[in-house]
Amino acid sequence: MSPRANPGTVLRDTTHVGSDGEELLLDVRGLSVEYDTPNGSVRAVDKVDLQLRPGEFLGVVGESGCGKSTMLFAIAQLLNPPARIAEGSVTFAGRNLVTMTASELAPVRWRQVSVVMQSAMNALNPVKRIGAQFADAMKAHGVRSRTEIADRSREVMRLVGIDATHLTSYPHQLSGGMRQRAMIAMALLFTPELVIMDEPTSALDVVAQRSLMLQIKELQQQLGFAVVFVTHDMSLVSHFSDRLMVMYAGQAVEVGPTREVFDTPRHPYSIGLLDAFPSIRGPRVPLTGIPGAPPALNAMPPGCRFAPRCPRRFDDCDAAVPPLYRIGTAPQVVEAGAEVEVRCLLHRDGAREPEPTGPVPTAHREETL
Ligand SMILES: Nc1ncnc2c1ncn2[C@@H]1O[C@H](COP(=O)(O)OP(=O)(O)OP(=O)(O)O)[C@@H](O)[C@H]1O
Repeated sequence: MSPRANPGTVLRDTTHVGSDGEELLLDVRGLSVEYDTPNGSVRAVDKVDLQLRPGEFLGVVGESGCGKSTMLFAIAQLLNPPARIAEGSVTFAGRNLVTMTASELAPVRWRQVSVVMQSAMNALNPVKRIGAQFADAMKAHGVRSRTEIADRSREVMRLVGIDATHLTSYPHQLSGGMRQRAMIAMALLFTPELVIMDEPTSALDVVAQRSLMLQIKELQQQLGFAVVFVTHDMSLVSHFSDRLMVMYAGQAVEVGPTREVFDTPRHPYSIGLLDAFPSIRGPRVPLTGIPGAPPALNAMPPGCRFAPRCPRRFDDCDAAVPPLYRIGTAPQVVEAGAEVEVRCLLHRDGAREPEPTGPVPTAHREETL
């Protein structure tokens, strides 16, 4: 069976063309998500733009509470009250998912867009065997043939490196790493074009984490799906993602090719995040971090949201939220997706780069992140 020809799949053209003529699988524009609370609504995701090309791997990084999961759930149309999309569009394969009805979304979910959650223990049904859960998913999407269900179940287990005998296991009978792999196998039942992953490796030890990341990357290259991968650990995605989006307080603060963001981080928050995690290669250096915490959703600073923690803050930073500045080579000579955008006044045209007003704060990772 060819990788893309899975049960009931109709091969289709699932891309659309973005405003600058490039082929896009996912085109998120001005996406904002609010939570309704007894004291009014608070905005957890604020006007995020995100473009994904077919087969591309986008890492989304940021501290806990920056809105990464909320954004993923909004993209997958899985938000429940009190969360709601306040504005924006999520165009997947040329159709705006935000305005689609539940019955229109049903065939898109799983077949074209699937989600792998943070903890398989929560996402899998603990009292059902793995194989039965796979069968339920396929039946819900119209696959009736028992042979087809059995064949495909074995096939996806093989893809993620688990012996098919474990289709008869209950989730608790598998190790943490195997459970996450089973979740990924389930997400691949229909070979979707887009797999959305919310910290799928966070509950694993570093060895299992790396092995699972290698597996995800291999599957992505083999099957050709695009990935949006959320993590708070910037170094984890460094070797696997094509592009990185750094999120802070509900906003994208830096977006660019992974290597570029790693080698030349521009936003002081990106620099702080990078300094907060040990490098696998390179000399041993003391870990620094970012003192303080992200702002509360109901008490956002009026200007740059990172300003209160920023070692390079200057007066203008408090005036207004900076836009995302596109920087680097002139746009006309930059290939699609290769430009860097950064939401920091240090990078506005002709900006002076004032020296830090005080010593650059350093703190131990555990204390600050
Ligand atoms: N039900 C809710 N009501 C109000 N605010 C909420 C609710 N759920 C989440 N939030 C807030 O939304 C913000 C974004 O949370 P979200 O879980 O998306 O962040 P995250 O970056 O994914 O964090 P983590 O890495 O810990 O999952 C946080 O400030 C959180 O407190």
